[in-house]
Amino acid sequence: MSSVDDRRDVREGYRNGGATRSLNDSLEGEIQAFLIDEDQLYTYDDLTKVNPVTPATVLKCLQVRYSMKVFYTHAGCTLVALNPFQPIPDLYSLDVMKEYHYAHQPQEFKPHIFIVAEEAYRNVRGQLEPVNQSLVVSGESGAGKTWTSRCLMKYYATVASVSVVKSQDTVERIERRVLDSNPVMEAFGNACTLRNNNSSRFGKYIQLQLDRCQLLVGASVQTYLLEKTRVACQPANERNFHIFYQMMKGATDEQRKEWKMSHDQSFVWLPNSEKTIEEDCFHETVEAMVHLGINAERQGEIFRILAGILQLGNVSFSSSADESQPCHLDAKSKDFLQRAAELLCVPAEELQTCLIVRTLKAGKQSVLKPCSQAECSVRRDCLAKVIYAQLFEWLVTFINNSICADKSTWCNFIGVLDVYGFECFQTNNLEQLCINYANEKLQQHFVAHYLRAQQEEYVSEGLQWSFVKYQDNQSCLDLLEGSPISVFSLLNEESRLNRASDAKAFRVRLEKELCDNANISWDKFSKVPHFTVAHYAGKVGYQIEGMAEKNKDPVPPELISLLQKSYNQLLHQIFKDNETESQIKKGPGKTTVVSKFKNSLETLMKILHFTTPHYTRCIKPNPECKPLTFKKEEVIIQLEACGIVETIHISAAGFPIRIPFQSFLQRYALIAKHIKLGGHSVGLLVYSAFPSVALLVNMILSTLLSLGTFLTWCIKNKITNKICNLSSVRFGS
Ligand SMILES: Nc1ncnc2c1ncn2[C@@H]1O[C@H](COP(=O)(O)OP(=O)(O)OP(=O)(O)O)[C@@H](O)[C@H]1O
Repeated sequence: MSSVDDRRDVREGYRNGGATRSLNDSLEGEIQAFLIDEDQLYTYDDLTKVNPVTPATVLKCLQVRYSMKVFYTHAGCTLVALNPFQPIPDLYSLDVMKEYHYAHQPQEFKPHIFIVAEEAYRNVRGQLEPVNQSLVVSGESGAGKTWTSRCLMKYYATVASVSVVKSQDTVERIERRVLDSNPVMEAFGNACTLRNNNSSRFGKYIQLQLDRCQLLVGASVQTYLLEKTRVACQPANERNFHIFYQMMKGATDEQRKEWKMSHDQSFVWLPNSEKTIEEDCFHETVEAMVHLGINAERQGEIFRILAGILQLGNVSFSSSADESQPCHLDAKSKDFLQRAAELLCVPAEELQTCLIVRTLKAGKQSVLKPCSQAECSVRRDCLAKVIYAQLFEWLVTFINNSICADKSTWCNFIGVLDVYGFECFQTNNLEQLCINYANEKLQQHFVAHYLRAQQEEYVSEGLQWSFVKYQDNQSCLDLLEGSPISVFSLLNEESRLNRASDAKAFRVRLEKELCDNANISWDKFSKVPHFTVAHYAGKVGYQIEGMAEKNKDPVPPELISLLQKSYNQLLHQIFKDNETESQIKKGPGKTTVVSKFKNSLETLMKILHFTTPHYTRCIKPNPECKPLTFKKEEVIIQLEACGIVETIHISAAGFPIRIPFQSFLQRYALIAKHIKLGGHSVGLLVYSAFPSVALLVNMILSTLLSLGTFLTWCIKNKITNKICNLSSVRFGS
């Protein structure tokens, strides 16, 4: 197994100047034998057939397929999806969906995301444990996760449609609503970033609920860690959430007037609004909102809140000459503040006081303390962030109420997980730490479920197996979330202290407590306090300054009290008895960002653990999002990061189709004698006791199952009494 450092060096080698040459050099030797007939490479539908399996041969195979416009390739248990960055006619049409759905053996068709979808669907139909399914879609930003998730949802909305059995009305209500949740959530949760014009700034797990007849009867959405800081602070050359631009560009004159958004008005929190993208489609969002049941009155309240946030962003503060006096607002800022107050339906004077004066509680007494200029800006941003985050949460709850089926009507689900990819920027802080932690957890699930568990099972069942080495990320997870001492536990401690965090002192503490873990390091000469984590996908340096404060995520109680007084019904409702208030009552720092995020991820991992997973790795072929452009330096980094070569090795050597022993017996017991269910002594002994019967049974089995490979497996393994000890039965290649 290569060490984390080795892998990083390889990646850096690929990325830096002389990289292409060294990559090409290493490619030359390894793939010579394989590339006898380069024209044939695109025919490799499954990378397990590539020989030899090396990063270079796998890369070459994908490159050739991509150049032939073949975007999907199996890699054993995983589907690799290369982003074409341009619409491919008919690749996802209704006819193609039907083809895969009605196929006798969809696996024999060209690799496609619909194979994954159909396999999961048939698993539910077959009721093999675990019946519930999870489709895990991963990849870096812009790789195509959201696109893939949408395809999967459309597939189920089509093939598992109730339309054949129920009225057209019901179809409108269920499938339409499930699909309409996408544009609404994307409008509020996606933004144009440097890496992707439609980047999801939150993670989501959508459960598609199926009834006894495997018809789609509803769905529910769980979201993770919305990047709310974007509302008040947009990275250079990036934009705010789509919805603001949609309003600016799509509003009618009447709406503009109501929202105080004249054509010539510019907003500080709406950078790069001259850039027009496909997602700037206000009417589509509104239409989807209507389908979801958000009536015109509610929409009005939502858009006024958003317009109020924009006005708030234009308010600036100038410090007072006398520190004991609050900051000033110039005439323009006063005007913006007045408009913000009107749109948020709160008293303007009170809004101003909340932003420039802090209320300190000393026992039963309250002391008013003027805020510094910087503190005023922080309070303004905090107000915008808390409003937007709560509004988003309300929206998700509303969508869930609108699309979720009654528990009595559904019995199984297919979950689609689309979480943000691994992130490594020039400056990384708490957001990236959480995102990368989530990716580590998912990678661990993959490693534990597939790479490790499968191999251990082969060994425990006495099958001939030579262990394939893989990169286990457990030590990195121990570093981040382990007990009793980890980055998270120390960060939480720091955040709970009743004082401002000292970044330098915190760095020293981290170094002292965590120096034994090889996954963390420090650049001694760096002037900015930071720590570097060696993630499975590469090293990331995290800036410590501001991390503890972000982790506390404090919301001044005065701001919440103000919003509770709003006569905008929606704003009043979402702050009436929400978690934010209870958090404030408990005291700041009690529920930190990382502990909340860790808990929600643990719940997700439990769900994944009890479902049958299917993995799709989306690959971004070039960083510029150019159509049909394959940059091997970029692709190989992504292939290595997700351990695709190890996956192929294990898949190629292992048994790809696995049925739990109990399910196998339940289904096929009738064709074997002397079955004693529940125990290990089972009638499959018939194979060894009566060879001629065994042959007959094998023939029936192979016909019934349409798995010609079964027989081969039986012969290969010379079925003996040992089969009785197997906890599962496999049909190998
Ligand atoms: N299969 C596909 N066919 C055509 N275009 C695609 C396909 N997959 C992705 N794209 C294009 O790539 C863009 C980026 O894809 P997508 O938004 O799904 O990435 P992502 O992995 O979800 O990124 P992020 O993590 O930033 O949300 C899409 O907007 C679309 O233009």
